[in-house]
Amino acid sequence: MMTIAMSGGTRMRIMIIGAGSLGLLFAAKLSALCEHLTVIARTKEQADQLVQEGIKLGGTTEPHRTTRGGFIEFSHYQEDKESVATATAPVHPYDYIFLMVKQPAITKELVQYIDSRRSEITYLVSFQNGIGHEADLSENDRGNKLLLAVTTEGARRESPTEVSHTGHGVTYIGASNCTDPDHKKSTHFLLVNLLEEAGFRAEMSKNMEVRIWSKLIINAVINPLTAILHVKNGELLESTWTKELMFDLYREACFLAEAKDIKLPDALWQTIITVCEATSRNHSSMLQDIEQSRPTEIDRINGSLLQMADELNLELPTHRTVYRLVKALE
Ligand SMILES: NC(=O)C1=CN([C@@H]2O[C@H](COP(=O)(O)OP(=O)(O)OC[C@H]3O[C@@H](n4cnc5c(N)ncnc54)[C@H](OP(=O)(O)O)[C@@H]3O)[C@@H](O)[C@H]2O)C=CC1
Ligand SMILES: CC(C)(CO)C(=O)C(=O)O
Repeated sequence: MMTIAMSGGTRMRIMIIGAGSLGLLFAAKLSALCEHLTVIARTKEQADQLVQEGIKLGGTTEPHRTTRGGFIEFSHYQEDKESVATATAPVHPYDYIFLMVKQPAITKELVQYIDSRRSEITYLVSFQNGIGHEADLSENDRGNKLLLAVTTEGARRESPTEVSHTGHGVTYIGASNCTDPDHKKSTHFLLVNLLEEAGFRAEMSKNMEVRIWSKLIINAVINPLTAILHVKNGELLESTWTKELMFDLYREACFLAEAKDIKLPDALWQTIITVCEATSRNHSSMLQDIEQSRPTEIDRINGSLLQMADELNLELPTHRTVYRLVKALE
């Protein structure tokens, strides 16, 4: 039987793991609309600061600071194997857990932690760019409760408590496994409504493979070039040299997709240009990582494409070059 993933009335209980760019943006926008919203930062210091100051949201969105119009709680991740092992499922279960950390942060310990915070009604929604993480997350996924989200929103964390909304996009959500019967019955329309009420464009998608591949290619084209050249997304369009590099990356990725029988949308190249325009002031997440000396997601973006190409004995020379350059920068 289909269970409507709601714990009370039309208000939802949501946990956001990761108080970075995307986590703070979604938390700031959802805080007044949820019955309960828990934000998990990596450190106690950041969680304490968020308790004191709330989240300050700026950028292309009407500026505001979170209030307790809804109920927002800040906590932090504890990599304490004992407490994870003994943790009991929350008395008031979460309807959704949004996983908003970078790919390299999805460790075995974090997966265990997530598991200890879920109940049988809780859906895990994974927002990562790239591919590969869904395999780690679905290992413990009892009952097809893993959803994948693909978003073209742009966000940048300015300080532990401040975030800028740097570009409006669309968020597609769909089951990682299309045998999920709930998904077919559109269980998640309330989630989509909630996101829309919060000011995001959101849609359920029955074809996440194409969405994921499309976003993978968008990121494989935009992210390494912005990181290598230290430019904002929009600046890539200002030079024919960068546009040619973008097109080479795009063409090679399409060649691989075709070899794998993935039917990409005809307008994907135009979409890449549109994303650059819509997020023109954005520092891509890979550029932000390089600027802050953090590991990037290159392994799960261009690295994944190269791995698949190797398996098929295909060459993706431009991807190989940008992969090496980003690794060198890391
Ligand atoms: N930013 C953007 O515009 C977009 C991002 N994405 C994707 O969304 C995902 C998140 O990106 P983004 O928000 O930019 O990344 P950020 O690096 O800004 O944020 C990730 C956050 O996760 C935190 N974190 C790491 N490990 C843990 C943990 N164990 N428990 C709790 N929190 C943890 C980090 O903490 P700390 O800072 O303390 O290390 C950081 O605050 C990525 O996969 C990215 O590709 C997709 C579309 C757009
Ligand atoms: C869409 C884009 C390129 C927005 O910056 C992004 O997903 C990212 O930065 O990782």
